[in-house]
Amino acid sequence: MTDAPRTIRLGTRSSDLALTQSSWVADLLRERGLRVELVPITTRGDRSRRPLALMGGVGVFAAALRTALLEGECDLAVHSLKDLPVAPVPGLTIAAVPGREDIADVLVLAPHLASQLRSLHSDDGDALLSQLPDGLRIGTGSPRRAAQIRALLPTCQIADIRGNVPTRIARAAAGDLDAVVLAAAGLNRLGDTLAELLAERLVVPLPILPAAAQGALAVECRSADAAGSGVFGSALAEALTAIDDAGARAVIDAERAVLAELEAGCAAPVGTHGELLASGDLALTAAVFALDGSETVSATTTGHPWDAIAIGRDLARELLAQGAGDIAEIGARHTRARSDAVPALAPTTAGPEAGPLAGRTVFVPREADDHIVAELRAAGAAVIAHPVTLTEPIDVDAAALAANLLPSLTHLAITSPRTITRLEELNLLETIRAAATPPEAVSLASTSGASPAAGRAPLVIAAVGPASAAAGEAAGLPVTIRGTHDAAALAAAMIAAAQSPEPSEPAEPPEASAPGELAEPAAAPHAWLPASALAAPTLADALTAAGWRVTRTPIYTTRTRPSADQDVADAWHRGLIDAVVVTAPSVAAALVELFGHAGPGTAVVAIGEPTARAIRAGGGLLAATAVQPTPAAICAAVVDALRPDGERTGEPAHAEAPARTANPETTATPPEPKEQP
Ligand SMILES: NCc1[nH]cc(CCC(=O)O)c1CC(=O)O
Repeated sequence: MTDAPRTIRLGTRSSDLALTQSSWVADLLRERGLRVELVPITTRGDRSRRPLALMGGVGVFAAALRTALLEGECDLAVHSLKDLPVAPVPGLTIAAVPGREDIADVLVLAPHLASQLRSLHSDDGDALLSQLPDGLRIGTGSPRRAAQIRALLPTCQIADIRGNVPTRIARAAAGDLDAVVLAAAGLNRLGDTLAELLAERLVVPLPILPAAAQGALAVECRSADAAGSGVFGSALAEALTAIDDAGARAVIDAERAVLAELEAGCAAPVGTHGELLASGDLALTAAVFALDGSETVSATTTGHPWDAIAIGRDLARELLAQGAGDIAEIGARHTRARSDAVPALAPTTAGPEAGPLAGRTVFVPREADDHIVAELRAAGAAVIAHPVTLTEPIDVDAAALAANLLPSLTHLAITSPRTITRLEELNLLETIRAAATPPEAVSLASTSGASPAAGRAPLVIAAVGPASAAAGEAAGLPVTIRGTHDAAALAAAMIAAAQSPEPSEPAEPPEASAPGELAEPAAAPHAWLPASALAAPTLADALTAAGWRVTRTPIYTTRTRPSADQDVADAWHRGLIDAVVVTAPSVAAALVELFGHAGPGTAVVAIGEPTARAIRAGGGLLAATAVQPTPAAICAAVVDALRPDGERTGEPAHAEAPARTANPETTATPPEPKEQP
């Protein structure tokens, strides 16, 4: 306690509202004895020359702050809770929800209308609204507000407006819009700074259902700090607990559970309003609106605040049972401006309009003419194809290999197409072809000093998967053992084939259920594994365990490219990428090296367990794993990973992750247990 306590860095964006909210929370914490400084978080998005429309809208800046927290650029972030996706972010905790502001939406009338209504000398909002002239032009970018206002003022026209609070207020002006809709909370928080803008205008409360968590702030930090086990010890955790309003949090948990269960994002036409009654009960109302204002499905319930999340979830189910899903697209929350950003990044993208990945941006760290890229595009995704690794040859003494190793070999395993190109470069293919060719087919086999077929069985060629097999066959090698991508299964097939009674006829793939009689005990088979220096030891270990001799020869390796493509880096940091396909363990490392960890808006999909393990070991979060490296299985894993239920919470922390069985070829990685925000 002799050292001065470490200063807590509260990361903030620089908009008026963000600064005001951040300063307010900083002051609350300072009152509890903490040293807090505001740290501006400049996202690449803020610095970008690209137009705002390309930046992905709501969620991008929350994602930037969350990335800054995860990367240790700051220790706290204050979000408008209504803008925060309901999915939890592993590693981060919403540690406090301080007292909630006004939850209402208001209409800010332009000066020309304001003077007209002021003359009515009424304080009654409903009465004022009933006096509004027909055909008003009202600005809002929120489908929830638009739908309810259309129902309330059927003759109005809605203009889609964006921008920060002062910008939007200024749009309510003669010659532009008659009124704009805003959250009372934003106006109240900005207070005096809006005095001039509001002086001539009139603020009228609207009788519409607010957004979940409207008027509330979320103070987010790394989970270790929330638990008191981070660098700040218990001081920060205790202060955050002290500024948390448990009642407000229960109400907001219920409201956000409605969104989670509806699989609705913050832009969906869904309103909710919860409150704690004098009885101590939590009352919750929620509704889903048709965008044109023609239909509403709504329901109300009460329960104990302890059951906040269940109350919200049950109410959402009630709405769904009443047909909420038929009047609005509540499950579609990623259809924001993201796809606009893609043509600039991937000019070759021409995916179909429809498909399970329509509107999604998927980053595949491969060349654009790759099979995986083609499959994802066929499913409607905009694909950013850009390799992050490069392979480098490793020099080996090919002549020595041909003379000393090849004659003793019984098997060669091809574990990637790259192995074949490398063997070609090393001028070893011809010798291998000769050794693999059955004696009767050999016309003259002793061209390179090796004596391939003299009294011996031909070299058996095994390939780990179809791409390796195809590469081997294209190079003229008779591939007789074909794996299904799985190194352990390939080892089993090689062992089974070697034990079969007719080892000299390897033209048929081994049949697992036909052990046959054992051949005469012969010298142990000797397999050569010329492969990547980074290849997993699975195949070698399995063969060695079966008593085989195994020679591993690294003939190439993979390393991270020296620099990242700036456009891809921008898209990554702005959260414009919905999913990234991690094709190999080396790619997992390269992505982190070049771009940092994926933000919360980017689902990380692994191909194969070794890659999945590499991602986890590197501290990354995994959304799904494609068990098979086939384009179809990878595409299915991406679809699975982007399914809204993979992101939603609304489940109590102890609940089992829902089993996802959409595709037998993929395994969804269960989300880590997290506190409900
Ligand atoms: N979507 C923007 C946004 N996010 C938070 C607020 C301020 C009000 C609040 O905290 O709910 C606003 C402005 C608005 O909706 O008018």
